[in-house]
Amino acid sequence: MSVRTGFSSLGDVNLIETESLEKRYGARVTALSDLTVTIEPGIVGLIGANGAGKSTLIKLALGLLEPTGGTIRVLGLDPGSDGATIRARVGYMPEHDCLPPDLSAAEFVTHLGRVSGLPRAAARERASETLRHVGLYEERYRQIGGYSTGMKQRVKLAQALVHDPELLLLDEPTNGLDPEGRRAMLELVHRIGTEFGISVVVCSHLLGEIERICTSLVAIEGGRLLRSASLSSMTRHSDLLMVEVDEGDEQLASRLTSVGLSVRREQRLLMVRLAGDETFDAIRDAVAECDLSLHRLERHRHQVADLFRAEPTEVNDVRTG
Ligand SMILES: Nc1ncnc2c1ncn2[C@@H]1O[C@H](COP(=O)(O)OP(=O)(O)OP(=O)(O)O)[C@@H](O)[C@H]1O
Repeated sequence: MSVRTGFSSLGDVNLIETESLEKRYGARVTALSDLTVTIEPGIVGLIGANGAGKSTLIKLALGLLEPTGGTIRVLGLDPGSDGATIRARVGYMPEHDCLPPDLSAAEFVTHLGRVSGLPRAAARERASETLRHVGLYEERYRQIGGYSTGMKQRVKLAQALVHDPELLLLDEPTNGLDPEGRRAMLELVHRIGTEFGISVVVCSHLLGEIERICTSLVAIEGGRLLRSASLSSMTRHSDLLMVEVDEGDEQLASRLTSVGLSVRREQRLLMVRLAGDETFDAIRDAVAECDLSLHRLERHRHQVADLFRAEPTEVNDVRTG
């Protein structure tokens, strides 16, 4: 596997770009609707509940399905006319099992290397190499039928990697795994992205699980784009200050409200809208005037999960009780 630095091998080319993309199945099911999104190189989490349209988007990207409206480009190419080129440059790990139980992992991955156009010896060599990367080197001559779910997921990942792709499309790679298996699989995906500089689009319905390994997230809901942003922009400071006092938080909230600040209570915390540096002074003054002891006064950071809620929580309502 060639080692690349960062995610630079693609230059300025976007991984996936869609414009008003639509996919209907028959007259009744609209899996994707008016989806416009640009996915840049990196480790990208494609988040959405079951049925949100993630697998459909991946299959459109691979040219396995055709859009019923709009456009999609993958690595700058059109899957409709350049599907074969895209599939040569992209590795795909499908959601469901598709593994022949009677073959060994080495035979299976070598075979797919051959299908991708590698000569026999090179395919064998690359199969061993990728199986080593996914942690199956010792077990590679055993029949896949006897593998655990976690091992089968790793074979699926190895076959996606065998032709040294620039982009990996992983559809729910943690499916069927226990918590430890999920953690190990995500760590492996992260390592492939960072050590080999391969861009990854990884589908999941579990935001909490995937956000740790991603550089950006794209959320879809009911076939429409909910949100798309880099992790760093999502976790930046919000315009709220978190204030915690030992006791007397009600008294403090009233005081802050009376001097014109917007205050909301969240359990033991007062969330105060930051209007400028003077907000810090106003809080310190109010704490001193109420003769309270201040435990915490700091900028609130967005939690990724908060930003994926359809409606961000507004703090205009002043509730002190
Ligand atoms: N071949 C098909 N024929 C008809 N409807 C389909 C077909 N494939 C998917 N759908 C429907 O399209 C919608 C989106 O499905 P899709 O598989 O893309 O979602 P997903 O986000 O990948 O969910 P999951 O993780 O459950 O696969 C769902 O309502 C699904 O039932």
